[in-house]
Amino acid sequence: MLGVIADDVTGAGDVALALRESGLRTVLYFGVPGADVAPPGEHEAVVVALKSRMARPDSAVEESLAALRRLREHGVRQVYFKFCSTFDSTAKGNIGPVLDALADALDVPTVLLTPSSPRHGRTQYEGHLFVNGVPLAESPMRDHPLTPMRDSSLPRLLRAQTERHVGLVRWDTVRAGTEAVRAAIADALGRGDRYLLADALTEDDLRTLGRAAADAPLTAGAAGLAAGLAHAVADEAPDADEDGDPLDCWPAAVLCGSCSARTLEQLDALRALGRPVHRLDPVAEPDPAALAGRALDWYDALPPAAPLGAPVFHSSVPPSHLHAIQQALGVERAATVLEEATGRIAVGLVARGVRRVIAAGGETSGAVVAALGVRGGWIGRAAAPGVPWIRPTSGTPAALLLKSGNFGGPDFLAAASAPPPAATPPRDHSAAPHGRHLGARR
Ligand SMILES: Nc1ncnc2c1ncn2[C@@H]1O[C@H](COP(=O)(O)OP(=O)(O)OP(=O)(O)O)[C@@H](O)[C@H]1O
Ligand SMILES: O=C(O)[C@@H](O)C(=O)CO
Repeated sequence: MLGVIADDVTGAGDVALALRESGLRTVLYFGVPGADVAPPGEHEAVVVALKSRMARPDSAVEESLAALRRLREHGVRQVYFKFCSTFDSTAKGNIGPVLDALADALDVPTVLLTPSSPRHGRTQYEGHLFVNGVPLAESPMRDHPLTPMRDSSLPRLLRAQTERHVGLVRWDTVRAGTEAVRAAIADALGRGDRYLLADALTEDDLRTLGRAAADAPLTAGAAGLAAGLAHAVADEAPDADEDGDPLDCWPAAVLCGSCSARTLEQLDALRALGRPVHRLDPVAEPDPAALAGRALDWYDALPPAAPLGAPVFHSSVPPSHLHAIQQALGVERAATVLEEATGRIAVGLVARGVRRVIAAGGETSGAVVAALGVRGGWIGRAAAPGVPWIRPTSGTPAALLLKSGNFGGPDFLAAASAPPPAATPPRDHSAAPHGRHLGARR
């Protein structure tokens, strides 16, 4: 049994999908499940989604250790710590402190890790992280609202977060194969390196690393190495994706809190289609309840059953605008106001009949999941690489699509919230199956 501790909600969906696609039946929990929570069915992997990426380091450590205890009670013998493929963190953490705590709790001398995730365009070479071929510090991640990434050297980034020795497994070693990587791990142990950042440019490299770490009690990274590990330990072929899912016919709404370049492009595509779009402005209204109330009033005032498509709520703005808002309110307060408001909007929308909630941004998705009271879910089909539909096992009748800020092509949000191709708009409001402003109509 493989257990994953993921530091945010969209990352948890990403890694759960990677495990499922590699042949492991996978259950996802939001938050550490209580001892009374029975798994919903047979599975070989468990993912616990925390919201620890932006937490204070001591809380992130505490939450991660609580997840570890629960996973071990659950029969997990291998643990994977999932962090972001763009290494989202600050000099205080939380990747270093959580790794230190997990390695101590499991008594592991050396941990192999890499953020490489080629299917998302992330690669590690000579210890440097590249995003679609561009060094991390020159990618749009340099303007991230909470974790601006201004250095591309992974050893330097990690050394700032831990006192333990950090080493590298270079690409030529990875290309030389599993035995060469195992030998590199043994050498590192001799040198006292506690963390080994492994270069990886392709899925093949990640499978080599997965085989080399197949018996390791602790490994870490993004979804790429988790998939490499799953390939090494899975003994069944992956399940075929089930088709004919009725999801496309359900009323949808889009909630964006990510300010990533990709999410901004996806919002432009929604605007170009003439979708109804409402912007959340935390400076004009810093009270989250009132901000959400205004948004839901806007939704309620949309013309009934107008053929507008799924409504879009967002706070996503380009970097210069973002800085102005953060200066006015403070970084944390702006984020808290928006996350709380977005959670309240999600609850209001589901109460009004929305049955597909599509959220963009990890912190934003975490707020939506918490507000809806979702504790767990099954991983369904992929809407894009790394973005599965999630069918909650508690808390809400709505299906969830929780998108990492940078994931999906420019038309992803439009496609995910589109009505089915053959849909005929209902003539009047009473003809609609749920809600009034349906992304999908029968
Ligand atoms: N207009 C805004 N002003 C200030 N903060 C904002 C604004 N819009 C969003 N935010 C905050 O920025 C943060 C964005 O983080 P989030 O994790 O949701 O997106 P992301 O980092 O792009 O996605 P991911 O973590 O999946 O890569 C959230 O806390 C959100 O509330
Ligand atoms: O690894 C990634 O990039 C994503 O799964 C993620 O964690 C974004 O929040």
